[in-house]
Amino acid sequence: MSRRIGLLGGSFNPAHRGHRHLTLAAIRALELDEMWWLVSPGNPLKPRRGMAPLAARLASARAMARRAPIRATDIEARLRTRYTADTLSKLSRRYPRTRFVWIMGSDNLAQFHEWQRWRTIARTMPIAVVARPGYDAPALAAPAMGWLRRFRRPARQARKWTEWSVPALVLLRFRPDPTSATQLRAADPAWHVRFADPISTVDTPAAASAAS
Ligand SMILES: Nc1ncnc2c1ncn2[C@@H]1O[C@H](COP(=O)(O)OP(=O)(O)OP(=O)(O)O)[C@@H](O)[C@H]1O
Ligand SMILES: O=C(O)c1ccc[n+]([C@@H]2O[C@H](COP(=O)([O-])O)[C@@H](O)[C@H]2O)c1
Repeated sequence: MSRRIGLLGGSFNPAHRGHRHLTLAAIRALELDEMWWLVSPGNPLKPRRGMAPLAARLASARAMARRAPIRATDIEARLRTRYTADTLSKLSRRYPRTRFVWIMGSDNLAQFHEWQRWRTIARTMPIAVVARPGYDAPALAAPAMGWLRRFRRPARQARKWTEWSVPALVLLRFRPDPTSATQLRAADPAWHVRFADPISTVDTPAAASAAS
């Protein structure tokens, strides 16, 4: 049987318990084998200023993912992709026997029409949007919903996502978690210093050989 993997792309600047909560709930609702956290080399729509180094963000994601079926990875840096459409196309080709579903919070749905080739993303794999406090109304009114709405599937059928033809969109609502990385950075702007050891945090082959 094919593996069922959820993909949660993010800046993880830093990773927080909101990511973990939504992931564990989505794993249950979508009957996933695993969730992969794609720690972005740099969100094309976010300024570089204030973005901690990838190694620190990846290390924070690995720490937050501990003892859960979550794989935090810098695969986008290794694939040399930054736009989600490119990442999903490369992953689908690299893992032809794996079924993927793209996961994002409702704040991202509100901006989705600004993403490069966003309709292509929706044609590549099903999309599950997780409700996020404060963003649900803007997300439902999002420009991308004008097109995506017709492909909406009921949440009670979420576990059947591998049977859906794409595009397919499901809106999931779990126990709301108001945690955000913005709020955590405001409380602790130097958070990344705790994750600054490059030997223990980066495990790309190049970094591993440089460290040995
Ligand atoms: N509390 C949450 N509830 C639902 N979805 C969330 C939550 N926190 C993050 N997400 C989703 O997880 C993914 C990665 O989020 P990201 O790493 O940007 O964290 P963030 O808290 O949104 O960061 P920032 O405040 O810096 O924008 C996005 O799809 C985002 O919508
Ligand atoms: O491909 C795009 O044009 C695009 C534009 C904005 C965001 N994304 C992706 O959206 C995911 C969530 O990003 P973020 O910064 O909100 O955590 C992450 O995987 C980004 O690479 C992708």
